[in-house]
Amino acid sequence: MADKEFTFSDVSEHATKKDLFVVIHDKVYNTSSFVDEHPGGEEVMLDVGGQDATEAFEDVGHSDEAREILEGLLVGTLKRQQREYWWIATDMEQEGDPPKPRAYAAGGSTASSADSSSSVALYAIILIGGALAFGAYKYLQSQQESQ
Ligand code: HEM
Repeated sequence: MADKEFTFSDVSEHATKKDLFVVIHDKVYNTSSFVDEHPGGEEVMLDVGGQDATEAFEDVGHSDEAREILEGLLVGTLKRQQREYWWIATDMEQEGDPPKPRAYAAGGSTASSADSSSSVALYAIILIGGALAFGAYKYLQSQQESQ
């Protein structure tokens, strides 16, 4: 069952104490059985229920033991939507997708790096188009002069 794929909107449907999913590093965990035993209290777990808890989890500096418990709660992986452009493939935010913190968004194509690459591509197109138009204008001018 741990290879099941969930979208963010699937995960957000599990946000109650008895049915509590969280996303940590793009993996989906069912924490319902653990929420009562959590040494940090149930409140903090409920706060991140149905959401991406990566930052909250990492900020605390949880032990290896905590990470082992986490692995036992794994139910699947997060499925992010990808949209392909002809010049770039980029991760798209999904409905109900909280903004991805930079710390763990790095390494792939983050929204901001995708944005800057696509604007570079746009500038290149404008420049090449301008150069071609200028070349054509100059060519026509020289044709007229030689007549
Ligand atoms: C399913 C996810 C989580 C698991 C398995 C987990 C597990 C644990 C464990 C085993 C501890 C004891 C200390 C340690 O071993 O590091 C702990 C402590 C703690 N956890 Fe979590 N935790 C989870 C999520 C969270 C989240 C989302 C928060 C949000 C802020 C959080 C906040 C804390 C805090 C503040 C402590 C310290 C409690 C203290 O020392 O008094 N935990 N957690």
